[in-house]
Amino acid sequence: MLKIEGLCKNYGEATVLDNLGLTAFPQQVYGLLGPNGAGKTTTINILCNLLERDRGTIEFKQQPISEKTKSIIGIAPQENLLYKSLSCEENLQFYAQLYGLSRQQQKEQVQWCLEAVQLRDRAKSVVTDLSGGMQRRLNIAVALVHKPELVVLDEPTTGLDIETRYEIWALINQLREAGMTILLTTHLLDEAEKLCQRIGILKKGKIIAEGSLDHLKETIPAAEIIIIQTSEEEQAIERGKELGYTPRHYGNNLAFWLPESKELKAIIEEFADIPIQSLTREAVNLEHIYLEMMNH
Ligand SMILES: Nc1ncnc2c1ncn2[C@@H]1O[C@H](COP(=O)(O)OP(=O)(O)OP(=O)(O)O)[C@@H](O)[C@H]1O
Repeated sequence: MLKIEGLCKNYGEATVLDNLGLTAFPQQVYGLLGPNGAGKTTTINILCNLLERDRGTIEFKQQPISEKTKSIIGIAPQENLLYKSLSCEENLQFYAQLYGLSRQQQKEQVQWCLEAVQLRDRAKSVVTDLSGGMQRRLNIAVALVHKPELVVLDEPTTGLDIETRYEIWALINQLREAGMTILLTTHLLDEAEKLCQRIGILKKGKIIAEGSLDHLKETIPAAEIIIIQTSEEEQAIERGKELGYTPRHYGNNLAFWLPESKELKAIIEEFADIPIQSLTREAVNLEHIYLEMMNH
């Protein structure tokens, strides 16, 4: 288990981490979500001993994280840490040496990593000859070369096409099934929803909500959400309120939280005298929860 408590970091007058606490469990993917500048990378850098904290404790398997324990953590940062003129194998070999693995372990681990990220057939290809997705997979392989128990992935799929994202998701699930604890940051809420067993929402350096998706869903008291397109928005909001529905705006869309599910026909009748162009219904999802946490 990874446990962070009371983590604080200031840059001069600016508070970047403000008593941050989180708990991630083995064989689970923990998704750290938050807007730009919320403190995700700062948290990761402190966790990986790349940055000093001002206060707070970090424990993994009940041992304090320090320079000495860094071999149990593997990190794949946002920017690939690859040597472009070296091959996949040579990159992995370099990092395996850096971690002080024996010659035999280096050989075994390099092959295991190439297999894990499905780059065995590209072992001899130099990085510049790989696609963006392959480079990202190799970057994750670098984080795995010393067999870490905790893997930290900073925005592992940013900028990748959907099929390559699926490949990375499959790889992350494989690592989880192999028993690793995975902490990842992402701006993609559907990614977090599909991949993470536990989610922490970070706002201004604090975790303001944490738990499984089902647990986070309880923060929105709605059985379902309807999205209405209308030329008479004010009238629709008035009507919704009279009916006990909570109005919200999601982008340009007017939405209502319904305390109980209803037949579509019944909802249409409730708004019958208001010009409605379209009415759709959605289940509560992470996007609704995230927006609620950020804006209210
Ligand atoms: N070396 C530094 N000196 C001063 N301020 C810094 C420094 N590094 C980061 N910050 C500030 O700390 C805050 C948190 O930054 P951080 O990179 O951790 O955010 P983030 O959540 O990872 O954002 P993003 O999603 O954009 O990657 C930001 O306001 C940033 O400007």
